[in-house]
Amino acid sequence: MCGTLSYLEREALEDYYQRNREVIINLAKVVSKTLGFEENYLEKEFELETGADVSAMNVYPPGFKPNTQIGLPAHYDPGYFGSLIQNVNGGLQLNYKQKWINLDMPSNAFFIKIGDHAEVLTNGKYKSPMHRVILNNEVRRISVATVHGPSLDTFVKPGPEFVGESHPPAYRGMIYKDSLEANGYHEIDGKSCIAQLRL
Ligand SMILES: O=C(O)CCC(=O)C(=O)O
Ligand SMILES: [Fe+2]
Repeated sequence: MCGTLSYLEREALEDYYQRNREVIINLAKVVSKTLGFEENYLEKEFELETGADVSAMNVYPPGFKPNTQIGLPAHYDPGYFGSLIQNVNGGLQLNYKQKWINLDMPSNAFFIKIGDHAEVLTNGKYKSPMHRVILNNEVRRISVATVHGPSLDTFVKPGPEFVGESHPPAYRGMIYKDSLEANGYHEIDGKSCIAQLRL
């Protein structure tokens, strides 16, 4: 959507992105520890000091036939984490064991999921979920979705700690920027980053 933002809207968004990033970096520390590493593991692996975050504001019209109309086709997101806020509950679906599951999230909540490049680094231990949006609301839905990415120059490959005789590398390594480029900087074309990186 193209449009101009008022001063207050710009301030609110700036504030949101600043706090969003704090939460994401703190989560990266917690996840590093959960994986059994020191807390800066993900920050170092993904060179997050110069991490490349990209945000999209999505506006979906009301749905006329609930659960049937697609607002955003099935895709995976690049990056290590993805975060999302929305003004109205309903619409985002995650694919789990070949079934679409509705994300039930109040409009004041903040949703974070795993991205393709965390799947690559952990050699598939963590999975980037396929997701889509259906038009499921009587009112217009607005979401702010942010892809939190490594530095554009970071070479992301399965970490040696996740590779072994019983776990051969399941993904090939690629510079983050190249993996975005290989995908035409577009995640929604059925040929997501992750499909191209799988061996
Ligand atoms: O609007 C949503 O709930 C999700 C948007 C999304 O998946 C994306 O922008 O990549
Ligand atoms: Fe997405």
